[in-house]
Amino acid sequence: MSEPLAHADRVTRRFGDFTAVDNVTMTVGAGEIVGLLGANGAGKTTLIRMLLGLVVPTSGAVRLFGRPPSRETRVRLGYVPQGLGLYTDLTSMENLDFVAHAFDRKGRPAKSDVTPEAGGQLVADIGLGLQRRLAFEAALGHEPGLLILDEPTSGVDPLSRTRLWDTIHVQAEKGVGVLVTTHYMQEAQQCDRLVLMSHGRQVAAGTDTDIIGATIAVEVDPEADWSRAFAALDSAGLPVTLAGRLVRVAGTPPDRVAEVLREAGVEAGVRQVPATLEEKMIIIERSADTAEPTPVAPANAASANTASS
Ligand SMILES: Nc1ncnc2c1ncn2[C@@H]1O[C@H](COP(=O)(O)OP(=O)(O)OP(=O)(O)O)[C@@H](O)[C@H]1O
Repeated sequence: MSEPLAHADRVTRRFGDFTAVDNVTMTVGAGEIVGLLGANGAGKTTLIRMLLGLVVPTSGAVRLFGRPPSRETRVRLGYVPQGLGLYTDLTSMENLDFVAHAFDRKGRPAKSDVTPEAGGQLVADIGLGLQRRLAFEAALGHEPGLLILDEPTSGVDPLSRTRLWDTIHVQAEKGVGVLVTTHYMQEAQQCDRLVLMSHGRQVAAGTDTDIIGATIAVEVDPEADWSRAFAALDSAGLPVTLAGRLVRVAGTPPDRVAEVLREAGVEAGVRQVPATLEEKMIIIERSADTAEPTPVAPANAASANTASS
């Protein structure tokens, strides 16, 4: 395998007594889309900031394009932070010009989808969907080899989200490595590989299929009294979710679900189904909440490494 574009090798970052990232190893290779998942505060942004060289690891090492992060390696990066990094009191066009000059390019990107629509408008006056597209264009103008996107589609409508993901796929097909954080499972499933973080630790890695493995869920018959079923399973402390009227319980044997329903006087059939990625994440989060730190295999290991099955 060729040298990864980005490599975090057992990186830890502490802020005072608090460990924001704990012994995480991960890589991003050319042409692959790696998704970084985890609840708020899991340590995703801190890991990204270490990869970018903006935060120095307390221990461990980061390499970008095979070298420690530096001005030279950062020039080959495109970064869209959560806050987008745009100048809201400049117009869209001025933002692209500014970035083009910062990267020592003569002009702004040859092709912009945003400027024909909103080139002369202040960024503060355009919608979030357009702002995000503009931030993408600003990050891509210098044709980076590695794209780092921190929740790039947060708060945008489904159409803009699809467009942004089209751009991500086009870049990956051109050989650009992409590291992307997201809270949307549909987006996670578009990644080639996933790294799940919880409380600063890497708790699972692999494809979504690897991570889900043989984990099961139980579906409660939707014809049953779904609100009573949900309440009973929830108060029994089971990892229950509700989608429409469909009550599901992750990672719990059907017999246990049936027993809880019976004890609550709810008459309902149950059936075992494969778990979704979201359900697997719920299980992992619950076990990580109680687990002691455990060493985990690198994110590019052949098979998934999970805290729970
Ligand atoms: N400079 C800092 N000083 C102190 N604590 C920090 C600092 N930066 C981050 N943290 C803490 O580290 C933890 C991880 O934060 P981080 O932003 O990396 O999480 P995240 O997974 O990106 O969350 P989100 O999805 O909300 O962006 C949080 O508890 C945060 O408060």
